[in-house]
Amino acid sequence: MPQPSRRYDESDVRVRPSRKGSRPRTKDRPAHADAEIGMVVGVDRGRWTCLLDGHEVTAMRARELGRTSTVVGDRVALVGDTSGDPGTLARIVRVEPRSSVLRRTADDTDPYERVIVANADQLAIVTALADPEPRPRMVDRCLVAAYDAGMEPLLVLTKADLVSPEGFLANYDGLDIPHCVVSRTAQGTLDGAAVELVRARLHDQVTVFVGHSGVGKSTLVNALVPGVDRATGVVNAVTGRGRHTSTSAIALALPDGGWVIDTPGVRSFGLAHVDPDRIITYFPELAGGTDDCPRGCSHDEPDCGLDAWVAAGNAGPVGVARLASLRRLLRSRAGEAGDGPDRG
Ligand SMILES: Nc1nc2c(ncn2[C@@H]2O[C@H](COP(=O)(O)OP(=O)(O)OP(=O)(O)O)[C@@H](O)[C@H]2O)c(=O)[nH]1
Ligand SMILES: [Zn+2]
Repeated sequence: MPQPSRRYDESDVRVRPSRKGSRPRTKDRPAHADAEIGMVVGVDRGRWTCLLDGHEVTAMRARELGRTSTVVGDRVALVGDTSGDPGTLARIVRVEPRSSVLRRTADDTDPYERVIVANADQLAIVTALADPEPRPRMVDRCLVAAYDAGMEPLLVLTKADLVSPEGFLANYDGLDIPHCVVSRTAQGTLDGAAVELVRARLHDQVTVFVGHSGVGKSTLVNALVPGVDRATGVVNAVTGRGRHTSTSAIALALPDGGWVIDTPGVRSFGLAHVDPDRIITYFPELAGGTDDCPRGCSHDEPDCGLDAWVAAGNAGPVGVARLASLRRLLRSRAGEAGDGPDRG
């Protein structure tokens, strides 16, 4: 028997449109009517792990995909050996249309944007209430990234056993951002009732988890997904940073339906790809206050109408802080120093 992996190597598939326009051999026709649709659950060194009818298939990208990225969460058309048997390799010949696209840039002025996850519904922004200190500006960046991706945000506040969540939540008073609170018990395990509340939020959803090192993201993911063992780090007392234990995004199935997508490599959200005019629409409590702005207002200039709008209390008790947050994002987006993704 020929080696399956050899049989389906990329070099065997040359879809070269000839000048005369003759059709490629039937088995190589780009339509791939016989392809099966799987979901990308992991990416590692040029190999895509896809879930197909309940089994995992390792695949490579066909050359005809060109520059289209293929990321975790993508639905992809697979051809070739899709048995998933050891040593076999299928080919991804098409990426299906995406319902959402979570992107980031390395920083706010980086022209090169990267798609991190496709087809996710929800962005769980994991923030510790202490150790390390919460960073409201960073959370605001993640909120903008979520809205811009077409995803719902979910604030997950961890380590409530160290500090109660009220102080942090006051930053978002009246904004109606869904949140849950996680804490550790005296026994050293996460509070079971709290974990169940998080689980209820994830049911039948595709949820991307982001968070800075040491916030307890891996600890929580381990509690949510039985049998998984995401490496947990210990916070370094000097730097406040945890160990960087793993790097690529991975989709983990929840037992009752839905997916957790862990993104160990993602520590920040550069927003260079977000149109500055759109950023204000993600601050809905401010977006209504631009009627008195001069035409083409940057919302970061002396005549901006938002100051009066906020001063009149129209944006609620957190208006002043939210306007400051918006302006820091706009400045950072414009390339001015002060609030880069890693400083926010
Ligand atoms: N007090 C307290 N500690 C927690 C809680 N959750 C996690 N921790 C601890 O916080 C530290 C960091 O947890 P991790 O789960 O490794 O954090 P992480 O966000 O995955 O960080 P990386 O592994 O660096 O990506 C570990 O020592 C955990 O035991 C919590 O709710 N309360
Ligand atoms: Zn303005």
